[in-house]
Amino acid sequence: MGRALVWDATCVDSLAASHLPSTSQKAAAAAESAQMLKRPKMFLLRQAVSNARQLAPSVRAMSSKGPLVDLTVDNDGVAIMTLQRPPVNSLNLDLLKEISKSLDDVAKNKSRGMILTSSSPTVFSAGLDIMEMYKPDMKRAEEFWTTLQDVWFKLYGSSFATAAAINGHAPAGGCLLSMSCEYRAMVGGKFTIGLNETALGIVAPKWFMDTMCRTISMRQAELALTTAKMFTVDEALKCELIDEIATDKADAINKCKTFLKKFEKIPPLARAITKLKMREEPIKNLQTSRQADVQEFLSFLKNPKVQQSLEMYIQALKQKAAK
Ligand SMILES: CCCCCCCC/C=C\CC(=O)SCCNC(=O)CCNC(=O)[C@H](O)C(C)(C)COP(=O)(O)OP(=O)(O)OC[C@H]1O[C@@H](n2cnc3c(N)ncnc32)[C@H](O)[C@@H]1OP(=O)(O)O
Repeated sequence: MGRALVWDATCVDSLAASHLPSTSQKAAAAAESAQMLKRPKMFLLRQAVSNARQLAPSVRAMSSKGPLVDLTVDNDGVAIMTLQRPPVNSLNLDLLKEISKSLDDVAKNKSRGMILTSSSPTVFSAGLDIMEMYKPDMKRAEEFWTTLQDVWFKLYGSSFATAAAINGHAPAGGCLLSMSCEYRAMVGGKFTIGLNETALGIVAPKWFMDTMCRTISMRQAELALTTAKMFTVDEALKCELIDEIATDKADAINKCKTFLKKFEKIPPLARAITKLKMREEPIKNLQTSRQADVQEFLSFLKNPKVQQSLEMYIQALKQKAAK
């Protein structure tokens, strides 16, 4: 390999009016002054090259497979976050912590956008892990709820664009995760999606409700929340709970990518500020009531009637699974 003989050259007009006062006093003064002027530019150039080198390993590090969440960046610069907690991606404390950390990684690495999906062929996420709420250790329950709030703040209020490729059932907390994204493509079939909390004898928190009211109409949301409606894929499309029906997971991911491509020509800062302003109200509401929300969750868990409902629900799930 050869080396460039001339890699940077500057020709100075030593007779230029701006240089005359110094060149008349000292030989090569014009060249010296031009060199001084170039130093900051070269420094910035070197910084940019070094920054680019530093970014490359961290982008690679994102590809490393975490046990419960897999985060990879594809060739288009889109981050794909895959939930992989068998059998049904129920959101326990560990999974929530990993989602939270992965959302930080996506934000840091300035990806073009993020697609949330699942490694299960039939379940996007079964929602909150009921075992975190049934006869819980209160200290853990507090951390569990705080982490869920964190995940919602980071996902609903992300400055990067988000889309959900819903490749299976998405009840309760699973529905919340997908509604917190900006776009939803759901695989057609026998899958269902919705906030079914009342069926379990529990009440979805206000911020779950707010998220739904900002996805489908207020009227549809009230009906759905009070009746614990689980929407079929066709019903979900009709009321705009999802944006598109996909043939399979790959198609759902492609549809999400097409959505993210819409932002290619939109200046990212303008897009992000617009999104955050649109979502400001529910975010501020939870920020101001965050502690009260945690306390409400904890006292709800201490209610014997709630524990009884959860026990019956767990039994019903186990019986269904055993069939
Ligand atoms: C601040 C104010 C107060 C706040 C109040 C609290 C508000 C709580 C808010 C949100 C609540 C939730 O998110 S609760 C969770 C609701 N989720 C559900 O109701 C879904 C239940 N699951 C299903 O319907 C089905 O499992 C499925 C459709 C998602 C998948 O069906 P499939 O046939 O594929 O799988 P199985 O049913 O056989 O299940 C396999 C296995 O997983 C266990 N399971 C299922 N869901 C959960 C869950 N959510 N948590 C824990 N475990 C779950 C199921 O029991 C089976 O276990 P076994 O194999 O051991 O029998």
